Amino acid sequence: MDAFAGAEVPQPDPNPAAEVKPMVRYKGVTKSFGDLQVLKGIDLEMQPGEKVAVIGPSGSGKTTMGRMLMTLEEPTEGTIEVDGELLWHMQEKGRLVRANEKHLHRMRCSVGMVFQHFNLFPHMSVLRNVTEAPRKVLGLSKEEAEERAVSMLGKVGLDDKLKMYPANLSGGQKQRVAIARALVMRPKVMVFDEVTSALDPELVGEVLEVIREIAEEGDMAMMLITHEMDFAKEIADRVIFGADGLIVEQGTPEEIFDNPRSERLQNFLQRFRSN
Ligand SMILES: Nc1ncnc2c1ncn2[C@@H]1O[C@H](COP(=O)(O)OP(=O)(O)OP(=O)(O)O)[C@@H](O)[C@H]1O
Repeated sequence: MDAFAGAEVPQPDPNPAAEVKPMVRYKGVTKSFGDLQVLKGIDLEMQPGEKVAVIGPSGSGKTTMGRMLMTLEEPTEGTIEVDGELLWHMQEKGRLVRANEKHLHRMRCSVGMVFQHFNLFPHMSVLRNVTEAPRKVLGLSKEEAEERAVSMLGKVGLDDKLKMYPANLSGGQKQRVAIARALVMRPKVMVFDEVTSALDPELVGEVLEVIREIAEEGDMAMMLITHEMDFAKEIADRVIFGADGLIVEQGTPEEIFDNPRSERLQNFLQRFRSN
């Protein structure tokens, strides 16, 4: 049963102008898979344009957080908002109820996600991989979709590979197609989930460079789930350290990497540096 059916609708802020509206807001979010409680009450806000890196031990629920934002996993409790709109819930007759498919579908378009494994369509050319969603989901014409796609593929340095198929691309090139495919939908928020983990070391740099350029453009909120600590330090405005289903510590990259306060984070960074 939906834990939210019948819950009170949160009251609007009496003075909304006083508050900058966050682009993303997790409120009291928990997630269980059977008996395993992976997230135990996450409260997190991301401001418009903010770059947030999420670090933490394997199995601490980082991917699950991103997948919930992408509407791929449903929170067990709590709410998530994107740009002021509830993601997994909607209001019906003054009550919060689980969102219907139409609402989820609309909200899904505001979030883009790039995964560790590229998940490209193997039977489609690079161009078709990138035009498919704008055509099918946004209903753009072939010409409009191709115009957007070619521009995005140019941005990730692949405008000379439009007619190629994924099997003939390197891992770094495949991942750049996956990034273009997410960006072409013009999401409000992007989630990058361990996007370099499956790459040969010599291909990591080209993908990080593309993400760096997107980050420098500034206007899109980005969640970077990563084990690339140097990259997190360079790109992120804020770093979140999660462990055992909770946000244990958060702060600027300098605070987190140079002056970790909690013993959990100190141990995590020490283990990381000695590997
Ligand atoms: N669909 C699922 N069904 C059951 N258990 C799941 C499911 N998805 C994730 N889990 C479990 O939830 C826990 C958290 O997984 P998650 O992938 O979110 O962690 P993570 O911090 O991203 O780990 P890593 O750094 O290794 O990618 C793990 O124990 C995982 O096995």
